[in-house]
Amino acid sequence: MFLLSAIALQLVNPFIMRRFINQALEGKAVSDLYVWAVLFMVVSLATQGLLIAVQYFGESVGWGATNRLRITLLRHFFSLDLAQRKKYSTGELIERIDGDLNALQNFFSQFVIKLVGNALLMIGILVALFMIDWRIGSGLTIFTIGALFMIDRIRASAIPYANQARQINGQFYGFITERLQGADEIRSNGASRYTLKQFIQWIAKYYPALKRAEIRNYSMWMTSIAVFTIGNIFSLSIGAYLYKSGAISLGSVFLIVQFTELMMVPIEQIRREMEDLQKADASILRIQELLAHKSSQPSVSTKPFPEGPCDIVFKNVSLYYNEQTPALRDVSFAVKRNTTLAIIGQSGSGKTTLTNVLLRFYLPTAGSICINETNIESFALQDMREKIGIVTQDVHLFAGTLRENLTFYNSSITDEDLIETMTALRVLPWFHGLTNGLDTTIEGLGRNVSAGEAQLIAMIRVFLKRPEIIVLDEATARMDPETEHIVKQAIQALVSERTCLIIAHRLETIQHADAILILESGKVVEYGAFQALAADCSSMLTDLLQKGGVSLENV
Ligand SMILES: Nc1ncnc2c1ncn2[C@@H]1O[C@H](COP(=O)(O)OP(=O)(O)OP(=O)(O)O)[C@@H](O)[C@H]1O
Repeated sequence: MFLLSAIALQLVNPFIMRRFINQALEGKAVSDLYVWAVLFMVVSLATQGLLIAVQYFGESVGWGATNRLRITLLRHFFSLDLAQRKKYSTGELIERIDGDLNALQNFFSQFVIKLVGNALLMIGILVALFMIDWRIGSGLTIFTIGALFMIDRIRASAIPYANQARQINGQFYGFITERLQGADEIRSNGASRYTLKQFIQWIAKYYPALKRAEIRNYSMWMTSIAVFTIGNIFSLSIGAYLYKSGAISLGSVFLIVQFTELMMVPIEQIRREMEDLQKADASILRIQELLAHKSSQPSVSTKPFPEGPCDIVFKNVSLYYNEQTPALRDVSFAVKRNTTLAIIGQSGSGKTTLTNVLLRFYLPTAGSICINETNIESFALQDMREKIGIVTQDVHLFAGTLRENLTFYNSSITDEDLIETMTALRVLPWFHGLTNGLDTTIEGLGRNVSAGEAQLIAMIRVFLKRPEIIVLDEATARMDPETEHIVKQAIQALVSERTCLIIAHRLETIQHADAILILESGKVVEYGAFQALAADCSSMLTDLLQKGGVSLENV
């Protein structure tokens, strides 16, 4: 409605101007001319008002549609397996979830309105020109078709360059995000110069691609200007000719020029819409690609996770991340309810992989994992992850207060719950040392928090869920003696009366474990009760305990 009214008013205004010019030339009274001038201004203002309304509704439709898609995409992304999620860098994901959707939003909000609106405006102008004089009408019709054809040809030649620039843009941002996230490691390992060199190489690749795309864009713009200038020359010449021959009035010449000018708007807008259509097309393809990844988790997983103590049994479990080497080979062991299994092994031996398969971040390539005699693949995933608490070394903290980082914005968890949990975990001495208590500010990515403190926060988070099983990867980072003592106490509280798997990095943790499992290149090389292995002088564990202070990574 608004759109049709705006188009009609845009067509009406040049006629008002023609009347004004003709009456002025006829020497009509100034008061008459005022009426037409005021009418002209009112129509102009009304047109702008209507165009703003059209834009507003278009944007609302666009935002509504793309926001729903943004939510769907993010939800879908969270539902994917770890392996699928790892395929994308943070930068690439931002580009997909936000950048591509911005392109789509533009398309949704503007495309139909602008394309239909401008096509109607174009037809209206041509009809009006035919009404003035058939020669003008047919001349400008041919011109318009030619102009659209030419602009489209140039646009088509610019497409590959635009796509290439966009692709490099995504990769470039992926590179920057990754390097910024790892800035501390880069600096501490003296890799700043190398990273800077890589950055320069990226710029050297990005700049020419962007330049090529921009030159094509610019040539498209230049062509439009040239076409419009030719159009103006054409309409002025033909208008002058018809005026001289007495076929039309001077007002009509003005009308023709006005309409030719007005005609440039739909030609230009249609060109832009075609460009948006092409961008939207590429964005839809990329979004489809993301949505096409499906979680490999079985869809029949609906069994509720068992309440109460849990027994875990791994039976001949193997896992291949890729076809070449298995990360786990034929791993079998059992963890009895309310006992702790310490997992030891060199870096890369498969310790994290073992915990990943227990949490179903990856499904085993062969073998089975059962909890209370039920294959874990039968459990409802959400329920299962609620009941298995995991504390990794890579604790993710968000910018906010300590309270927000502990509760994850769950307002049903009260401060009393938090204090009670911290008391049970015996971490109150650490908590009392914080000047602002639960309101203590945590900086993004936990920049102002030590590794030990981050693990404490992760343990409190996990303990709040009162899980049946705990998976813990002990922190390897050096801690001050006081924090270390608190962390040790917290671990003991966390594991007591629960089934636990601990990737152990301290001898003390091993000594508290009920059973020990030593991994080497994905294979179990020693497994048994702590007491029995410690009493066996030929066991690897005895050797390890005898070496005392030896780092467990070097077992
Ligand atoms: N997502 C992955 N894709 C491919 N290979 C992987 C992946 N994650 C781990 N690996 C490989 O699997 C093997 C076992 O890795 P894993 O992280 O389980 O070892 P780890 O014992 O936990 O090591 P660390 O003590 O250093 O954490 C390694 O060779 C590693 O390179």
